[in-house]
Amino acid sequence: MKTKILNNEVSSPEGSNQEAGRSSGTEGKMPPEESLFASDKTSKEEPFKCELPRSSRPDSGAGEETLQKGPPVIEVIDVKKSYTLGDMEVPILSDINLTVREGEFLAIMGPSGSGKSTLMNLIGFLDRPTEGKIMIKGLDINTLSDKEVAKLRGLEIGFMFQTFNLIPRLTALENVELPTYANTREGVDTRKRAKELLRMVGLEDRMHHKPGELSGGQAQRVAIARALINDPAILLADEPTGNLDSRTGCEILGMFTRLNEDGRTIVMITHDPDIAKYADRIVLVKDGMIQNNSE
Ligand SMILES: Nc1ncnc2c1ncn2[C@@H]1O[C@H](COP(=O)(O)OP(=O)(O)OP(=O)(O)O)[C@@H](O)[C@H]1O
Repeated sequence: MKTKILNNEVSSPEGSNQEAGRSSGTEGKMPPEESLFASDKTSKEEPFKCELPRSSRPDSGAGEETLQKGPPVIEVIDVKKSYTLGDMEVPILSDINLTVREGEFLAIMGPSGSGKSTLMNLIGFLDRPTEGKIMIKGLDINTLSDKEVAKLRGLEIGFMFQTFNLIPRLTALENVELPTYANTREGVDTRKRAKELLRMVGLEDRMHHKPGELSGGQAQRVAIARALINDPAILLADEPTGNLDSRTGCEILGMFTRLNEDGRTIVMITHDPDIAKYADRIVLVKDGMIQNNSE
């Protein structure tokens, strides 16, 4: 995965830059608001609709013909997951097979309690399958030591959560740097990269603020910067727009599509079909099983 931080790698709408109080230092370097947020032109009476430009997505959720698929980066093979409650084994996921290819943007949808977060946690090594195996970039985590798994997770996987999961007593900058305390890439000036990432998400003048002093949209942008600090190949996002208003959710989605266009593999859980349609592929989880596996 290339390490690439450009002023215009992602952009945020003017409204949120004002919200963030972005200084004039970056003005003119971001692409114009209209290029990503044409729907901002809608009148106040009309409900907000997220409409990213056609160039951001090949074809609303149906662009597989035009998608240049790379090698598999995530392979979930015959996975089962159950929890033990007292004497009872409660099955949560069964017969899960899923391949996600390099550069793919996959949305996971499904009813509440169907097992979406459980699947995401397994892919991100936050939990272990009861049966089956998970491979990341061709490496079977069952064959790796705990230390190797932690390194693979720390360097290759960035996480985002619906509730942001920022540490309240740390500043935005410290939150972004946090994953590097455990794992970092050699030769990277992490402080510099954290500042660049915060500038990239339009928060350069909020870097010394604590999460309690940020809006939801700003907090989620800090979470994006934190997820990218080690330049991971894979971004996992569990309902990243779930706690945001639709306009701010659209802004975060715009960032995702730009990151995906730069080659990053994205797996995102969402309840919102309007958000999911920007993915290359939608996987539906129901009763712990994938309903529509097209890979
Ligand atoms: N640690 C656990 N112990 C026991 N059961 C669990 C545990 N974690 C999750 N579950 C159960 O697994 C099922 C799936 O949960 P999961 O969070 O994966 O669903 P989800 O599809 O992400 O739901 P939502 O859309 O509401 O977030 C639920 O019935 C939940 O109660």
